Parts: sequence; C-alpha cells; structure tokens
Amino acid sequence: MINIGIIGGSGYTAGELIRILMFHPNATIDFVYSTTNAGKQLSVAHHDLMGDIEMNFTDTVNPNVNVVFLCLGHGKSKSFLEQNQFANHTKIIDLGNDFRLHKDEIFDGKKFVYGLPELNKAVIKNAQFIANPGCFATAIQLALLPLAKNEMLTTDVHINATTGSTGAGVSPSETTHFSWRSNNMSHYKAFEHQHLGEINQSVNQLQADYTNELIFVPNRGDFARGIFATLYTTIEESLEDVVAKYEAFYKDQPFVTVTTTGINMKQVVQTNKCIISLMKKGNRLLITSVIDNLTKGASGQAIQNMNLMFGLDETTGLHLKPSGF
Ligand SMILES: NC(=O)C1=CN([C@@H]2O[C@H](COP(=O)(O)OP(=O)(O)OC[C@H]3O[C@@H](n4cnc5c(N)ncnc54)[C@H](OP(=O)(O)O)[C@@H]3O)[C@@H](O)[C@H]2O)C=CC1
Ligand SMILES: CC(=O)N[C@@H](CCC(=O)OP(=O)(O)O)C(=O)O
Repeated sequence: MINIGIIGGSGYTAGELIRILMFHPNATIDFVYSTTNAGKQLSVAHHDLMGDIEMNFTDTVNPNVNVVFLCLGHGKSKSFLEQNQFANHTKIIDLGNDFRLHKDEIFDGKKFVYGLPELNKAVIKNAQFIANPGCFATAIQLALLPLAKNEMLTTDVHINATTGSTGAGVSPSETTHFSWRSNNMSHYKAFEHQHLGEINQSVNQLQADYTNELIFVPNRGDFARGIFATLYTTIEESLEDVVAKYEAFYKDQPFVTVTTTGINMKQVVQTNKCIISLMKKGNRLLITSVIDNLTKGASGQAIQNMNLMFGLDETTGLHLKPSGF
C-alpha cells in the first residue's frame, strides 16, 4: 500500500484528495496535517466525509510516508519544505505553483518535474518530485498541445476561460461570497494570469519557434466547480485534419476525449476527465476545453501522477462519476 501524507488539510484540494484516496485500492492515508484543525475530525472541515472516514487532523508530520501532497497557497510549499524534512524515499507532489517553471524547478537539491501526464508521462514515471499544474493551465494546455506538437501554431491564440468559486480556495473573499458570486460574472487578471508562464513553457516545449501571444481573459463564474475554456486561432488545415491530429495526440491518454459536438462542464465535473471540442469557420479554429478545477485541475491529476510514479495504471482510483445535471 502507498502510505500518504496530506499538508494543508482543511483546504479544497486536500478535501478532494481525501475523497478520492479513501477509495483508492492501493493507497492509505497516514496523516492529514492542519495548522487550524489539529485534533478535530476531518468532517469538521469536510462535512461530506461524515460517516465515511474516522480520522482526525494532526499537527504532526510523519516524515517517512511514501508520498506527501502539498496543498498550500502560493509560495507556502517552499517555506513548508524548508521547515520539514522528509525521508529520502518520500515522493513529493506539490499542488501549488512554487516549482512549476523551469527557473524554479530545482529546490534544495530536489528537481521538480511538471506534472501534466499528457505532456510528460515518461518523465513523471521516474520522478520523485512533481509540480502539479494549475487549473486554468491544465484546461488550456490540453486544448493547445496537439497544435504545438504539430507546429501548427502561427498566430496569436485568444483564450477565454471561466472558473467556479472553488478555484480560489476555501478562505472566503468578497468575490467568493455567495451574495456577490450568485447570479454574477466578472473577469479578473486579464492578460496577466499567473498560469500564462507555465502554459507558454509547455507550448514552447513542443513548438520552440512559437513566439506569438497567448491572450487570456479569466472569468469568475456563478458555480462552485468546473472550468469552461474557449480558444480560437488561425489554422489553414481542414477540420478533419485537425481532428485527426488531436485524436492521434490523445490516443493513449485515458482522461482526454476529442469531439466535434457541443460540450458542457457537467460532462466532466466531479471527474478527472477533459473533453475537447473542435469546430472551424473559414480559417478560424475554435477549441473548447472543459475540466473540473479540483479534479483534473488539481487533486485528480495529482493522484494520476502518483499512480504513474508508483507504477500503477494511471486511472487507478480515478473512475469517478460525473455530476450529470
Ligand atoms: N482550488 C483549485 O481549483 C486549485 C488550486 N490549486 C493550488 O493548490 C493549492 C491549494 O489550493 P486550495 O486547496 O484551493 O487552497 P485552500 O486555500 O483551500 O487551502 C490551503 C490550505 O493550506 C493551509 N494553510 C494555509 N496557510 C498555511 C501556512 N502558512 N502553513 C501551512 N498550511 C497553511 C490551510 O489548511 P489548514 O488550516 O488545515 O492548515 C488551508 O486551508 C494552492 O496553491 C492553489 O493555488 C491548483 C489547482 C486548482
Ligand atoms: C481556476 C482558478 O480560480 N484558479 C485560481 C488559483 C488556483 C490555481 O490553479 O492557481 P495556482 O495553482 O497557480 O495558484 C486563480 O485563478 O487565481
């Protein structure tokens, strides 16, 4: 069994890890670390877990676990690892953004691999340290990578993506408050979202000569979970040719489905799936990409990486049912 530690226990991504791992056939949760709820039942912070798991948060770290998931805010993974040493055998999967860019990938002698399986599966299998991608970054990269792989990106890409409120974490804020978020929508960090760095890094990993711009406007949506992303760019090839290239790129990727039909977020919410829809009008290609920000965009993908790192089928424990409606 893979013995697991979770840091940042009261948060959204930690909660999602617990929900999935408690049913994972090869995993056992050794501890869930919390700075605010130590000694209390997990269900104090994750109410839906009442009756499902008898475990308390702890303020003690077991440094000998097989893998530890870091579910902390920006920049806190680095400081946590400075204060807490794990055994040499312990694998680390960081859900934050501290180690995703190449300039940050080496920390304290540890080399972090960017944990997008559909891009880096072979390297992930042999990695000990993983920088798990951001949620928008996952949805947008999965939409773009087949074009980059085939060096088909020649102009700017216009990106619009809307996220649910859980994307911003458990601590309430003005823009996650029900009274503000309900029946509302807004954009934020237009043209400057922090995920553009990791997205550009991955695009250039496949198409080094791409120098145009990824023009991204993120929106806050009136729902809790999910990301709906639309991207368009100029492509000369026929839709049939583009679809064939996407299907070839994702042939051995169990969580990505390519279609030319219309799609919606509820087809993937609560699952580790990404569905990509392609359509063309003239030389303009529209790519739609939907994921659940907390599963494929965070905790599900982190478990997918864990499966690969421990030699398991990457879908182990991730056969999750969609919400449907
Ligand atoms: N939400 C999402 O959709 C996604 C989030 N991410 C990233 O994953 C990380 C976790 O996200 P999320 O779960 O939403 O965040 P949350 O804010 O929901 O949870 C973070 C948790 O970290 C703990 N924490 C906070 N400050 C400290 C500290 N100084 N030292 C130790 N622990 C601390 C708290 O848990 P406790 O009180 O129990 O200690 C807190 O609940 C973030 O970096 C986020 O950007 C990535 C992809 C998607
Ligand atoms: C979708 C969504 O709301 N995202 C949040 C942060 C969560 C995330 O994925 O960002 P990092 O892991 O890079 O912190 C945002 O856009 O600010």
